[in-house]
Amino acid sequence: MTHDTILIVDFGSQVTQLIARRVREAGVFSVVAPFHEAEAAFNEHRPVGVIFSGGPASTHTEGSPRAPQALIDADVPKLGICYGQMVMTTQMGGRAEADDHREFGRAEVEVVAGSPLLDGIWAPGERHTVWMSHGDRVVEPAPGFKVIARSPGAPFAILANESKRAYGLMFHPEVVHTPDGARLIEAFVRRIAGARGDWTMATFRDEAIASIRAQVGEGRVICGLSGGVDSTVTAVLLAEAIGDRLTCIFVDHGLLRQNEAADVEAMFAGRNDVIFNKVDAADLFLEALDGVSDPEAKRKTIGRLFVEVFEKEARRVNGDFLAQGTLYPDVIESVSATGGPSVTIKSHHNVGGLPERMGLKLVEPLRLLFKDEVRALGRELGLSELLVGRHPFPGPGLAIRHPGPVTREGLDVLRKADAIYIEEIRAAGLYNAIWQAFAVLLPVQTVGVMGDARTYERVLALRAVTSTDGMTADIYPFDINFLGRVAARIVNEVRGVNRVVYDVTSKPPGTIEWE
Ligand SMILES: Nc1ncnc2c1ncn2[C@@H]1O[C@H](COP(=O)(O)OP(=O)(O)OP(=O)(O)O)[C@@H](O)[C@H]1O
Ligand SMILES: O=c1[nH]c(=O)c2[nH+]cn([C@@H]3O[C@H](COP(=O)(O)O)[C@@H](O)[C@H]3O)c2[nH]1
Ligand SMILES: NC(=O)CC[C@H](N)C(=O)O
Ligand SMILES: [Mg+2]
Repeated sequence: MTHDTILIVDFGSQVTQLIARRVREAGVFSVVAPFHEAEAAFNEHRPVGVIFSGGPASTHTEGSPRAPQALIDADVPKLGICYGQMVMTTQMGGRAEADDHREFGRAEVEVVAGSPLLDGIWAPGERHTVWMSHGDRVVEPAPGFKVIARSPGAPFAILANESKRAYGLMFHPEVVHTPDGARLIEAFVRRIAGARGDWTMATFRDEAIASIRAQVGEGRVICGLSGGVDSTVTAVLLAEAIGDRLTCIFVDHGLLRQNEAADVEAMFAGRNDVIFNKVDAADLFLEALDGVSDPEAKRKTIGRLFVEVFEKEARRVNGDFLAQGTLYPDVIESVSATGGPSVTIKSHHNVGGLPERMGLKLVEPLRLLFKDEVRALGRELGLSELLVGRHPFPGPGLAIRHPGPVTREGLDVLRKADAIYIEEIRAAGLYNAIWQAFAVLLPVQTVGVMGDARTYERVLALRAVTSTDGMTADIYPFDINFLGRVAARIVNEVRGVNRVVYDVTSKPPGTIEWE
């Protein structure tokens, strides 16, 4: 099936894939290509519009990335975002520079002229909230461009050349913190570029199944199945595509939550479309993690052992592919998604944590999706709301919620405390309002008094966040009485903890997990 396509040229922004998902939300298919492969992608896909992403570089620095000149010259609608605006400006004859008026976070733009891009969204004279993240700015627009909006830090917050259907935005319309951003992107792809809205989750499902069949051929696939949303959706999709040539492997690495192994087993006992195998590998993982405290070292150890287990299972069933429920945020935080120049935040076990040499070929049908899109796909595949709504749980499990070297005793304490916390969240009817909630056992002891006796025990931190895609997150604003109740239960019922604290850090600057 051919779709009207939008090409997104990636200059290494952390949020490039958010542009892709906004385009998908507008019902339009998109392709992301790193800037150095953009010309080939342009020739292959014949897009009806091109979007240039932001990025960490500065156009005035020598050797900084440029768009292929053929794309700049092509008679196709263009939208440049932040670095993308500055690249377009520079390559079309204007100039951008570093400036003292840096803007990070919320800013206000004032619309000073009308434009087909803004019709029905923003009118001249209005002021609107946007999200900025720049240290450089356009100082001289390219010939033929006029100013549509300005902000205190960016006199050229929106530039337009209507006859060329070319637009440059200093702010980021793709993030949720620009409230009208999704509508601006929709206006660009549908109205300016004229793309048909023919992309839906149902078409994604059919195309994903077709591409799995094309990739795997007559081969056999091992699927790492955690019982989480991503791998369950992956497994069901694969089962539809290749039937009994799929074997699912659930690894009990000793870092799971209370009752998790039994629950996951029970969940799959009732399905006859997937072959389910559980591997007990707690000793293997816990011995390898003995004494390891560096977060990246933990992640890499766990990623390597997962693959060892998968390779062994693959030999058993004669498989040559490994399927994982890898999502876009796992990819972007580990390495740049498309070979572009973004930076590593942490090595997700299933991406940056993979060993360099691996005998199995990866099948990752969800690699470019965000969690809420995967949930929509799960519903499309008929999965229950209970499963689709589960909080994410990271592959490295409790190891990254236990700063310092993990110990079996520490894991037991953490399991008990976490179970109480989640039980209270469910009882209060808050589970679905929260993106993810969990406990973290700190390697810190503090003094307490219990039953008139002195205690010197561990501190437990509680975390709960709201988010839509895991890329940014806010703290969940619990009622203080709720937190007090949970803390009292944990200190009373879990031996080894005498103090409970609540983590009030958003992402950024924090991350959701502590390691
Ligand atoms: N215990 C496990 N056994 C087998 N595979 C696992 C396990 N934990 C994680 N994986 C693999 O790593 C991938 C990434 O883990 P991740 O936690 O991001 O996804 P998930 O567990 O499927 O979903 P969720 O994010 O909702 O927890 C999984 O999709 C799965 O392929
Ligand atoms: O499968 C996974 N393997 C990992 O190595 C990993 N690290 C973080 N996460 C989950 O990703 C989301 C974003 O987490 P951070 O803000 O901590 O990066 C949150 O939902 C985290 O739980 C992981 N999931
Ligand atoms: N978000 C961006 O694209 C940033 C562009 C450029 N690196 C700057 O700091 O101005
Ligand atoms: Mg998981």
